Amino acid sequence: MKVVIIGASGYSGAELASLVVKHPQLTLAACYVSEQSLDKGKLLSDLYPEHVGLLDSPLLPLGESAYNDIESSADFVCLCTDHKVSVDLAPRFLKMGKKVFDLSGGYRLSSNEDYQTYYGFEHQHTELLKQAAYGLAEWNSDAIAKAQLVAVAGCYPTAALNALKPLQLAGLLAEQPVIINAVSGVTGAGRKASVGTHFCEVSLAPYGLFNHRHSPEIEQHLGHKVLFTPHLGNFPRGILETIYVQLKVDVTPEQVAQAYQVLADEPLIRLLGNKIPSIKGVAKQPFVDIAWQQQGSQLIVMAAIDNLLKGAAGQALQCINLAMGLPHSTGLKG
Ligand SMILES: NC(=O)C1=CN([C@@H]2O[C@H](COP(=O)(O)OP(=O)(O)OC[C@H]3O[C@@H](n4cnc5c(N)ncnc54)[C@H](OP(=O)(O)O)[C@@H]3O)[C@@H](O)[C@H]2O)C=CC1
Ligand SMILES: CC(=O)N[C@@H](CCC(=O)OP(=O)(O)O)C(=O)O
Repeated sequence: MKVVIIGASGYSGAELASLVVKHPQLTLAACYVSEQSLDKGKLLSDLYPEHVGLLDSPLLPLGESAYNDIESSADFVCLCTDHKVSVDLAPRFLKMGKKVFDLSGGYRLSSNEDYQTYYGFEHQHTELLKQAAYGLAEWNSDAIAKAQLVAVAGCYPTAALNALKPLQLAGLLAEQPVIINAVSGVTGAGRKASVGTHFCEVSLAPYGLFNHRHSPEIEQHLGHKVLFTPHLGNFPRGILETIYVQLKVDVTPEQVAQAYQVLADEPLIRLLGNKIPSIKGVAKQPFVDIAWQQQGSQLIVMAAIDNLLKGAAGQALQCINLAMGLPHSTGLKG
């Protein structure tokens, strides 16, 4: 199958391109940037020298003629673009009959009101919100396999939902909101330069208090209230979440362990037992690492992912695998 990547010069797009070229059943048909991009005409390997010899394809401008080329050459279109750009681009490719994998948050929520509140724009294609399958691969594989539009899950939500859905499914969560403290590396903010993500400026600080767009995403797909606080840390890639859960009265450690068995056979989830998840353990790896410790009715769950792999490009490839009827981990593991 032939894959086109829009936004290929960005961090998640380049990561996805490197996965696609190594995948046994995919071909990278073309890589695009915006029509005005300063990078158009450059090779992807000019921007990412670690991929010299692997990603020597040129970055093409997404102008009118590009749409004809994409119509005739692509099976899958991956949007590695900003939310609003993805919202605008997806319908055009869907009309061509392409299967679209959107790595942005443009189609993850069901309510237009949430787009206004958390994304700051009025959604122009609300009819597609119902059609989009939420791309949280371990939990929605049938819908992902069938849908024409897959809204690949957000980075922080991927870690939080895999950590919490087993407990919710088993009915173990008490009524209180779950508290999620998360730290992300700087690639989470994308490649474009800004003072807030400048190497000399970043230390460790919270942001997005009470109003980060991943709060409604986690709540919608968990079915439980959360208090989510992201932090930006001074390392390149990876997300670590420490999650404080109040369990229902008398929930035993055996019940908690039993609840997590739902993930035990998933090839891209590692249940660590007594070990502590870390950024080091997941950076450049396709996995979600999960562990927990319990004291009475208090449970602390820890989850770690690489934001560019399981949090973006890795999970997008996992969704493509599902669409092709392949095992989840094809092209991702060993
Ligand atoms: N970074 C991460 O950890 C994660 C990112 N995501 C999501 O993935 C998407 C991409 O993120 P990320 O890779 O970090 O972003 P980057 O800012 O690193 O890259 C954005 C890419 O989009 C291109 N682009 C911008 N405008 C247009 C346009 N109008 N048409 C075509 N291409 C365009 C940019 O190139 P140019 O401007 O030169 O045209 C660049 O290639 C975002 O929606 C983000 O929320 C999801 C999970 C994790
Ligand atoms: C460190 C940092 O800035 N992270 C980004 C989240 C990463 C991302 O791009 O978000 P999606 O997964 O929703 O696409 C943020 O907080 O906005």
